[in-house]
Amino acid sequence: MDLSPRPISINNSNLKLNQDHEVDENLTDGVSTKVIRSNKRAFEKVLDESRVSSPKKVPRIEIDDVSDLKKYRDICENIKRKKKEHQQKNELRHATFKSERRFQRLLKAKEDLIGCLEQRISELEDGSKDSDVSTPITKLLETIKKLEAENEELKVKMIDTEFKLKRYMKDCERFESLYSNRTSLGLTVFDGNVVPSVQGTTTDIAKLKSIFTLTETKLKQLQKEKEELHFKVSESESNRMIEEKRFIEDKNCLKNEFLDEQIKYTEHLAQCKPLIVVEKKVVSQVDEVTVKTVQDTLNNLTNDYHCVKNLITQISSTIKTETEETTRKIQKAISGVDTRNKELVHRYTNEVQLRKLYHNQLVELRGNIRVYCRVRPPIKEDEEVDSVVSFDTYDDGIINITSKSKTQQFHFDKVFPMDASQSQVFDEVRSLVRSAIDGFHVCIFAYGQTGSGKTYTMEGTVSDPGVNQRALSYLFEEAQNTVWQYEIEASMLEIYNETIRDLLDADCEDKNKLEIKMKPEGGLYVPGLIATSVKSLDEVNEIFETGRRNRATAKTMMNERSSRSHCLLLLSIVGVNTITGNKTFGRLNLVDLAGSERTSKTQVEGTRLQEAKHINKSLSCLGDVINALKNKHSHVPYRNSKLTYFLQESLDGDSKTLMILQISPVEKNVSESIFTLNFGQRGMSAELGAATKKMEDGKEHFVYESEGSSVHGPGAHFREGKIKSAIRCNEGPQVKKLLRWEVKGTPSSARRPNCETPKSPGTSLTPSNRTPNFPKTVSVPSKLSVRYK
Ligand SMILES: Nc1ncnc2c1ncn2[C@@H]1O[C@H](COP(=O)(O)OP(=O)(O)OP(=O)(O)O)[C@@H](O)[C@H]1O
Repeated sequence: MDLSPRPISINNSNLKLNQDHEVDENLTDGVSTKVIRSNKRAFEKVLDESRVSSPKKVPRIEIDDVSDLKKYRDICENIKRKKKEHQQKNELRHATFKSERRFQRLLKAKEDLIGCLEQRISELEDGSKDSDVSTPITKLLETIKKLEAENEELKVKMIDTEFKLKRYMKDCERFESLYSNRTSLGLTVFDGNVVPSVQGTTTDIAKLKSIFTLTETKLKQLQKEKEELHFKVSESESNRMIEEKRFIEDKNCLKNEFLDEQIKYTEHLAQCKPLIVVEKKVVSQVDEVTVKTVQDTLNNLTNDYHCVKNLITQISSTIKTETEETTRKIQKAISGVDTRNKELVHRYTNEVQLRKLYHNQLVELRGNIRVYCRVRPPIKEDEEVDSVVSFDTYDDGIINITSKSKTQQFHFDKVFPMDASQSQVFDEVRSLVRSAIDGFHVCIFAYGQTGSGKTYTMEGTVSDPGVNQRALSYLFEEAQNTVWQYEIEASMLEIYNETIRDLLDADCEDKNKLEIKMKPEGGLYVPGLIATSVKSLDEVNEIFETGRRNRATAKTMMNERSSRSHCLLLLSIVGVNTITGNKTFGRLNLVDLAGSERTSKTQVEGTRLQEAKHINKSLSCLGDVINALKNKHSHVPYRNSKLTYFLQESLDGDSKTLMILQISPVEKNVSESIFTLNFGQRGMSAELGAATKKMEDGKEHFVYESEGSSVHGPGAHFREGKIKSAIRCNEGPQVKKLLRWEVKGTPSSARRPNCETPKSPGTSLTPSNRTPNFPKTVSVPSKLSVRYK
């Protein structure tokens, strides 16, 4: 059984080493008592175990505190040292042995070499003494010398080694004796300390050694880092020193420069000072003079300023007075001119009115066609807004139209500017409607280019009706008269592509069968045309609605809803005087002609082109009729178209005829507008003869010629059978109205030699003139209507 104590484990973490890789004694105080106690316990356990096996050999060792541990550690150190020394002794022994062997080898080599040399020398001495061999011999001798020197060195070394060897041998012997003592006890007492056996401590030593090695390595690293840091610190320190040195140098340099500059400045100042004193003196002297001069100038200027200011005040007051005076004079002059102007305008207006009255009288006497002109405002189809027409401020019968920088002036009975309202237009038409009530034949037709506003003027819109509806409203208003009772019948037809269509007839198939016929006793009529008796405005509106629905219209380039036919609203007004029994037979024909159009401009084709051709042809026939009337031709070509044939009665002199010219205000339609205006101008100069009033009293048949529509009134302007002539004054002393009468039965048309028909006496399409074979009224199921048969 092995009685040697077992190794004692010591917690490595509690062992502290100083920089010299030795156990720091001071630090052992840091070892915890717990570790000491555990170490002690382990040590005691080993000793107890040894005692159990051989109780007499094992001495008792007490480790009670840190000092015991220190002792133990010292013992370990000693053992470690001795072991190292033992190892060194062995190494030395080994090295000595190796040196000895080498020495032996060298000795042998030397002896061999010497033998070889001696052999060679003898050979040389025996053989030829050739000079060639002297060099190798010399070399050999040198080598020998070297070898001898080496030999000497080796001898010295050998002696040294032998000496060392002897010393080591002695040490070895001593160690061996010590070692043998230790092994016999199981512990070694070394230098008075008890040391556990070498075998037990070897492991500890190895561990300690590895710790030392690690620590050493770490320390080396730390040392290295420290050195590096030292180096860096020293480097930066040296840099800093260099910089500081440089800075101090710069600072000194600048300081020197500054001092130099200061010296220079002081010197310069010293030089300038007397000069400045002199300058100051001069300036103070000059200043005094200048200030005085400036002061004087300023005073002068102030005086001048005051003078000028006074002058200006005087001048401005003078100017003000003068201006006031002049303004007063100008105002006086202007007011004088204004008064004169007003007077002139007044006179001129009176003259214009007078001229108009005379013109009206003349128109009445001559039976001229009255011509109004209305300019519609620009519409979206015009694609432009600039107007080429202008008006006269004081004369409402003048219109100017400019084409290609040339302005033409036209005179008409009345010109309506673009902003004229429907009611303003009707105000000028009212007198003619009145004439129709009084028993005259009246025809109003609108003429003009397509899209120029004919339908707008005649029909108008629902919210703003035109001449047609306003005329009928007016008729109904007048029909309220207590003395006269009126019966009104209405027919509506259109001339479409030279065919007559009844617009009040719902049966479309019959439309083409209508024809204009001449009565044997004279006068025209349309057999089969529905005549509806109207008693209220609602019935009239119904008629208009039916007519509008049945009328042919279409969209063209010029008009969103272009009339493709001539539309005629025929009204017969029979008035009966409830006191005298006298009867009047008036007629009112309201015609909305289709518009003339340039097919190249409207770009119509197919049906629209056919319509346009018929429209243009019939309008051209109307132009021919107007020309013939104007030029008093013996033949007037009424029968060339249905339109002129139908309008014959209105144009042959027994009617009051009003032509409303419609024009567009824009440049692109200027040629058509001028054409329309020229047409109207020709129409104005056509003399038709005075219109006659159609009335009967049962005994005598009087026909009166009107003297200006404005003076009409029921029963106010005829004297039954007795009046030959009379002059009445109306609208001022200058205006004298002429009354004329004709004997019973004298046909108005008989006065006109240039009429185509009628040949026999009689009047036109009026109920009063109906002969026994003339159509009678028949009841129409839906309405109170008549159909001429
Ligand atoms: N005085 C006016 N004020 C406002 N709009 C107007 C006036 N006159 C005409 N117009 C407008 O101009 C357009 C063309 O007018 P309208 O249909 O009456 O022309 P027209 O001469 O009857 O044309 P067409 O011969 O092709 O039937 C319509 O849209 C109508 O409302």
